[in-house]
Amino acid sequence: MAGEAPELSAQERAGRPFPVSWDQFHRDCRALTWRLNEVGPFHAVIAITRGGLVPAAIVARELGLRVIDTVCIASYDHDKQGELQVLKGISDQAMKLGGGTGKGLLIVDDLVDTGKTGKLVREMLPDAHFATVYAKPKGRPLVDTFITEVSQDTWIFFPWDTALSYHPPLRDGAA
Ligand SMILES: O=P(O)(O)OC[C@H]1O[C@H](OP(=O)(O)OP(=O)(O)O)[C@H](O)[C@@H]1O
Ligand code: HPA
Ligand SMILES: [Mg+2]
Repeated sequence: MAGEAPELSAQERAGRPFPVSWDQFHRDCRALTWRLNEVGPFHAVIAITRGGLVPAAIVARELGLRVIDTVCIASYDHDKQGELQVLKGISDQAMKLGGGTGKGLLIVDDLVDTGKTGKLVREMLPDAHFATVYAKPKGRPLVDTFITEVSQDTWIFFPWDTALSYHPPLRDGAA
């Protein structure tokens, strides 16, 4: 409609870019594991796909955990958040390991932003421990352990979503 401001995507609202390299991500996951090692032991890891798969693999390797389950949730279409859809729930076997409430289970995701995804998984496993590598202020209260907080107006670019490319020198007008 004329005069109406165009709807901004989450990435456009979060104008500040925060690119993360594979090296940095691996280091941050290891730092997360150091903290989690003080809290465990855990029976199993529950990765929130897809972003939680990479940190879950690193954390599981460091903590010696071999049981890894997934909860598959879709919400962002690239950078626009829509309705949350649970495409696959937690397996009966993992549920049993957590005594039905998630006690002794470790939920892992790459980040919390608005907290909507984390809130949904917490409702499924209220007694589980929820860990993310990065946290924005809105989602932070939902997380038990995280490594780096970034501002709400920051957009984190993960290494699996990006590629190295040419960047013009500053004096040629690069931002
Ligand atoms: O706190 P929220 O505002 O809910 O956002 C955080 C979630 O958004 C991203 O996942 P996304 O839905 O983009 O799916 P993906 O992990 O498959 O990339 C991210 O991996 C978190 O799971
Ligand atoms: O900052 C972010 N980066 C990547 N994916 C995301 N999904 C929600 N917030 C983000
Ligand atoms: Mg995700």
